[in-house]
Amino acid sequence: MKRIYLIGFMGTGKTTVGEALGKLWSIPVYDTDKELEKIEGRSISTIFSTDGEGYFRSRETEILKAITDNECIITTGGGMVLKEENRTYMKTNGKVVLLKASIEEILNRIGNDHTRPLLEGDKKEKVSNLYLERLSLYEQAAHIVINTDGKTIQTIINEIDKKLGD
Ligand SMILES: Nc1ncnc2c1ncn2[C@@H]1O[C@H](COP(=O)(O)OP(=O)(O)OP(=O)(O)O)[C@@H](O)[C@H]1O
Ligand SMILES: O=C(O)C1=C[C@@H](O)[C@@H](O)[C@H](O)C1
Ligand SMILES: [Mg+2]
Repeated sequence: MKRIYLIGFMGTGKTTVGEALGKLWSIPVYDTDKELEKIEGRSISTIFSTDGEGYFRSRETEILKAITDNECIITTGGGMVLKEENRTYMKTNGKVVLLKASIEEILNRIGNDHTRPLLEGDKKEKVSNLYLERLSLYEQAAHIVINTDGKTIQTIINEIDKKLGD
């Protein structure tokens, strides 16, 4: 079985790295945010503003559990680790890879992107607070940690391939 869950804060590159890894290994890639948007027929921002974060979180868990391919990459939303249920599920059903980046690097990457409802307003303050709140949850959930600051996508997928490819 080769089911890989990519976790990490918003902007650490889960979606981008997952796509590249899927090509390298020729296996399917599922992004929980994109799957949810497809099923709901509306954006994450609209789901948050219309039905609230609680609704989003319960749908997110359903999506996580609905992806059952033995060989695939699952790139998760930045808040997937918030629920203990999700952390345990990922750790027992695959290998969990944490992508890390510094707050400064995250702000550089997503500073001008307005598709993340939890970062509306003062982005620097929001990122810093959420990052500190969540750090230990990411660490708890992961089997493997990859630091991504200053690294290209190619370097990052090579590192993951060295650790998990066979
Ligand atoms: N290693 C990297 N170096 C430079 N830019 C990067 C790197 N990884 C990702 N990016 C850029 O950062 C932005 C965010 O990446 P991406 O959407 O993959 O993050 P994410 O972890 O999936 O975020 P979210 O949790 O919000 O879904 C994109 O513009 C992407 O091109
Ligand atoms: O970190 C988070 O809580 C989120 C990250 C995004 O991937 C989306 O799942 C949504 O914007 C929430
Ligand atoms: Mg993503």
